[in-house]
Amino acid sequence: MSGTAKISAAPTSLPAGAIAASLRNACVKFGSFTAIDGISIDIEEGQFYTILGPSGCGKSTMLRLVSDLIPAASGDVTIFGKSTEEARLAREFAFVFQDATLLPWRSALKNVELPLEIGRRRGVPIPVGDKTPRELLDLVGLSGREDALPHELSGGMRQRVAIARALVCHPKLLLMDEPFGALDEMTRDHLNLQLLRIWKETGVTILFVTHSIPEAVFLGQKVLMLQAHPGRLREVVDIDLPSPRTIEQRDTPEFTRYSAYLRKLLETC
Ligand SMILES: Nc1ncnc2c1ncn2[C@@H]1O[C@H](COP(=O)(O)OP(=O)(O)OP(=O)(O)O)[C@@H](O)[C@H]1O
Repeated sequence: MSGTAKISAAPTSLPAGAIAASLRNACVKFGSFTAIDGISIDIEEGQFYTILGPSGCGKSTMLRLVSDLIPAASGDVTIFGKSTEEARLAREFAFVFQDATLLPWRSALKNVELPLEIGRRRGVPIPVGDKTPRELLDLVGLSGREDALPHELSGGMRQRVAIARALVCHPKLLLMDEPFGALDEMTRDHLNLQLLRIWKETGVTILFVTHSIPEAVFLGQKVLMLQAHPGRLREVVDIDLPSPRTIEQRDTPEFTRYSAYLRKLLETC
């Protein structure tokens, strides 16, 4: 498990176009404070990455950098070979936050349709995909609840609407910042399984921030461990567990070994 670090690894053996996001010595500063200090990594297309690290190490900042919400002070970030701004305008990626941020007066379906409406109003071309908003609600297990208002849905259901909304413009990269952090354990387990199914069905690349080591191991093909003060990429840990993942796998010795390894690593970050 150790020695799998791929920090700054050049994608020599990967076919062209197989890199979803590339960070090259990326730094983020807030005034004189350095939040991220020289992160270099290639995010491979179609993979599920989870991001772990101590509080304040820059996990959210990294996602905000990739999603063009904040600029790099130095270094380079590209998404599918485009600048983050070009990728945002081309709707190459979508963001899911810890809070579902649904419009309370719009039904589940109308919330999912919102990015399409905004795009149409602004004359922005929407990437064409094979799933309609209704089919996306079905994909996240909410068919029959299209007309429900957000307050009529549970927290987990609201997050599923947010995921469907994020997928409506058919992004190739999904950025998720602790999307299930506020949910109870059972709901989180259920949504973890659903998210893995959605990931497989859509082929979307996922970057997923979590505080939970079991969640990071369960979801991730690779875990990015960040360290704090300043925020740096400490190690990339490949998670080589059988697919499809099942809740029962959490009781296996391999799963426990990965969790223990990450816990030890986290203690030194
Ligand atoms: N807008 C901002 N202005 C100033 N400092 C900021 C800003 N946003 C983040 N920071 C600082 O940057 C550092 C990284 O913050 P970030 O939110 O990325 O950490 P995190 O790893 O996601 O934390 P947590 O696990 O607690 O959510 C922190 O020290 C934080 O205080």
